[in-house]
Order: sequence, then structure tokens, then C-alpha cells
Amino acid sequence: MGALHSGHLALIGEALQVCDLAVVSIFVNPTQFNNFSDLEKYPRHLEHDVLKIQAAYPDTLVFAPDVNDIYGAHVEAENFDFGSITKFMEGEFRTGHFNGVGTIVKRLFNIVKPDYAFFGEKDFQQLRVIQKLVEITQQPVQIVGCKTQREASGLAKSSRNERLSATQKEEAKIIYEALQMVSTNFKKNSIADLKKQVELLFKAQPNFELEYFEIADVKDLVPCISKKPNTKYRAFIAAFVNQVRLIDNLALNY
Ligand SMILES: Nc1ncnc2c1ncn2[C@@H]1O[C@H](COP(=O)(O)OP(=O)(O)OP(=O)(O)O)[C@@H](O)[C@H]1O
Ligand SMILES: CC(C)(CO)[C@@H](O)C(=O)[O-]
Ligand code: BAL
Repeated sequence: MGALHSGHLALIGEALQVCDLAVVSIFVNPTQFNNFSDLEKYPRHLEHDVLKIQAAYPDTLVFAPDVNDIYGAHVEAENFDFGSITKFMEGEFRTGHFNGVGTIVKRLFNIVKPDYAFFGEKDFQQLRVIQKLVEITQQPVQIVGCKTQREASGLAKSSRNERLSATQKEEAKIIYEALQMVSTNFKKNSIADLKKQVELLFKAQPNFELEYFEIADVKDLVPCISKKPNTKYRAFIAAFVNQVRLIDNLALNY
């Protein structure tokens, strides 16, 4: 969606390891925003983004359609059945969000017809949704998940970080610290205790409001209340700093 940072550039780097040519889509997709102010305030720097891409990967194509190109007169999302993957977390707190993501990604794939498409693990639930989308639509594209790029503090790079003051950005490392604490304690503590630990950490930071903290299996993304053997889990957080909503997640070893 633009306002490029090194997390986005890393996706292009990964693409060029596998592909002869990369196409970068830059489109702030209205149908995936459930909050008008979030859409309105979403950072937009198309010319600057193009210069950044040109400097780092000169042969890369940029596809930056406008809303009319994609939607015509009907700026509406299609309905998809992604099953359990969209029932919780982002799906629960951003109503309609994943239908909007599914709609735009399906259309971008139809237009660009890529062999591979690269998405960040920072938006892990979105990555699972897109894997499910290509299963449903039978689009012949291989989806590749790419590691989350972080600031030195651990904060996940995100376009929305631009809306934070320097102090808020520094304080926002609490999100990754919480995930790391959960990862360290995951084997020895119950899920209920881990939740309490995260809630306490956030209570001590009055500028932050925890929207959700969940531990979910990576396949179905259903929040779990007890650990099952032979299951891979991740911890997920969404939190507000003033009005800015940030998300992050981390794989857990069990
Ligand atoms: N820190 C990151 N590391 C790796 N990939 C990332 C990172 N941040 C974003 N991406 C990926 O880049 C792609 C484009 O993301 P998008 O344009 O929504 O930016 P964003 O930085 O996630 O913005 P925001 O978090 O404010 O929504 C997505 O696949 C997303 O997962
Ligand atoms: C997948 C996506 C391009 C759909 O607009 C967007 O949600 C993003 O960049 O993460
Ligand atoms: N970065 C994922 C898409 C969104 O926040 O709308």
C-alpha cells in the first residue's frame, strides 16, 4: 500500500532471488479499511516510493492503479469464505477487512498474472488468507511468506509507524518485547498465565491500549486455550498507540 520501508524492499529482494522480473503494486485499497480515519491518514508518497524502488532495484516495474481502475463505479468488496482463518483477531476486530484484501489481491493477480507473489509475515493472518484465496480462486500463483523486518528496538517496520512521534516509536517496542516474553515463557506457562503477563505489561504503559493478544495455531488461526502436541503456534498482538493501530506476531517453540 506504499509509504515504502525496508520491509517492503526486502520483499522485492526476495522476489528477485526467484524471479526474472518483479512488479510492485502500490495501491491504498479502500475496501479493506474498516475505519475511515485510518484510510484518510494512511501515508501516501507515490513519487518518493518510485524513487526508492528505482534506486534499490532499477529494473522493477511499479503498478500504481487508481481506485477507478480497480473498482470502476462500485467500490465494493466481494464476499469470500475463508473459513476459520478470518474468524478471529484481524477478522474479528476489522469487520470486512479480509473481504477487501481478497478482492484487491484477486484483481491484482488477474491483471499482473504473477508466477510468485511475496507477502510479509508481519501480516501473518493476511498471508494465510492469501494462501486460502488462491486455493479458492484457483489462481496459478505461488505465495511466498517473507520474514518480518524490524527496527533495532525490535518494533516491526510498518508504514503506520510514520504516524508515531519519536518517543511513541521508541515506546512501541513493548509490542515485540511482549511477544518475546511469551516466546521465552511458552513452554513453562499456561496460556491463561501468558495472557495475564501480557495484559500486565500493557497496563504499565498508559499510552498503549492492547486490542487483543492471542496464541493461535498457524494452520487454522483459532485462538487456543491449551497447548496440543505436534502443533505449531504463533502469538499475535494488536495495540493502539494514541489512534495508531499496530500489529505484530511471533512463532512460538513448543
Ligand atoms: N516489517 C515488515 N517486514 C516484512 N514484510 C512487511 C513488513 N511490513 C509490511 N510488510 C509486507 O509488505 C506488504 C505490503 O504491506 P503494506 O503496504 O500493508 O505495508 P505495512 O507496512 O504492513 O503497512 P501497515 O502495517 O501500516 O499496514 C505486505 O505483504 C506486508 O506484510
Ligand atoms: C495485501 C495488500 C496488498 C492488499 O491491499 C495489503 O493488505 C498489504 O499490502 O498488506
Ligand atoms: N498491512 C496490512 C493491511 C492493512 O493494514 O490494511
